[in-house]
Amino acid sequence: MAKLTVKDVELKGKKVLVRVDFNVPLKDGVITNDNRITAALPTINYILEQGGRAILFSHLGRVKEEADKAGKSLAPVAKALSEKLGKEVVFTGTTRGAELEAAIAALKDGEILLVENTRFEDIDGKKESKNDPELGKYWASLGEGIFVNDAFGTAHRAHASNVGISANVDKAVAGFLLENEIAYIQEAVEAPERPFVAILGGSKVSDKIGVIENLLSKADKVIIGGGMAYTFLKAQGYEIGTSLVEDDKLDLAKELLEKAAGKLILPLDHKVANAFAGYTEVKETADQNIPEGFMGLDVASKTIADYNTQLEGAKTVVWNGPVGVFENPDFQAGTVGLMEAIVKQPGVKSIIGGGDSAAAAINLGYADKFSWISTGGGASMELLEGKVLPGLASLTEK
Ligand SMILES: Nc1ncnc2c1ncn2[C@@H]1O[C@H](COP(=O)(O)OP(=O)(O)O)[C@@H](O)[C@H]1O
Ligand SMILES: O=C(OP(=O)(O)O)[C@H](O)COP(=O)(O)O
Repeated sequence: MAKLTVKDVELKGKKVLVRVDFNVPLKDGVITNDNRITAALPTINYILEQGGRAILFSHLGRVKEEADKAGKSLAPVAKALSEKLGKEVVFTGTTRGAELEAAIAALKDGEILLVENTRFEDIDGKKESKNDPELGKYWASLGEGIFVNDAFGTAHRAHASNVGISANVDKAVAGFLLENEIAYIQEAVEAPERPFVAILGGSKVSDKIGVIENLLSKADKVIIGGGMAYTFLKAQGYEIGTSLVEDDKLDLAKELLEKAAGKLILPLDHKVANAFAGYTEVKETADQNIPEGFMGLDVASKTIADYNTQLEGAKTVVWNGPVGVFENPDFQAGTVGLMEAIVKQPGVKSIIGGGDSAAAAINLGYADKFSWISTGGGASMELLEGKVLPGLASLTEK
């Protein structure tokens, strides 16, 4: 890569600022998949072995108001990281101020500190997510001119904790994870072996619906599943009950369906329930329609059979976003069926990315069956679209 990497800078005795993506899935305060922590270890260990004093930044979830902070502290992540590293991870539970600054000043060579969830700064004016200049400058001032960005999963964002810090240091360099992810995914999608199938599911509908237009021009087929599917089905006139939907994206969905000329593949049936949690009835639908009072939480048997047909002979597959609420065993058959349909294709290059998608692949026993499990979902998709990732663009040229 044409950017400086962590190998290009002198770290010994320096306070080194590091952006990682520790946006891990949590259930009742327990980390349900620690892939994003494990994936950052090579860079962290390298910095510590070189005698650097590592100051780590990460976001966790989305925080708009005070109440959203509940359950989004990085405290459990600090504990998990400490266990993996076999050393103390200093954690003050703050994103700025005297206590944090004193803890940083007390760090010795080879020691590590984790700053609290960077998005706690979003409560008062979205300072992190809008890349407030004061915040990037302040966080940069906590170090000594070196910033290591290893947060591939967040590289499609231009936030204070990546782009903002980069703008205020002497050298902003790539960590090993960022470097490896970009190299692998770029190589796979630059001139992909065909048929090339892109798959988009998950629940970040308004966030990710925009990538579909470019995916249609790159891939031979685009499979839409999970929470992403119902906006398209509603746009086609199907009944979607109480399923996840973005009504203000219906026109865009219609436009995309017209442009797609049959390349967009939607579910043929659904597994539905009468509530997201605490449901009393679960059933499969006979077709695309969802009965009143029910929500689609997975795809069902006709769709899974269709996935096997659609993927036959595929040579490159890039997938972000589970096609059902895989965290609940009642709604994981679609995601498992899709994984099976992909990995059985002879010679297929298969990439699955995203915090939850990677968790699905690993937790459901497919870790060794994909060619590449990426820590980034939106980031992988934007790379595939051919977009410049701000987190990468803001690093120092070699
Ligand atoms: N039909 C659905 N309705 C609601 N949520 C869904 C549905 N299908 C999948 N999901 C949810 O989408 C989430 C993952 O979405 P997203 O964050 O976009 O993926 P990733 O983290 O892999 O990028 C999962 O928590 C999953 O439960
Ligand atoms: O989980 C993430 O993205 P992903 O779900 O697309 O993989 C990243 O941590 C970015 O999080 P964001 O989409 O809240 O900015």
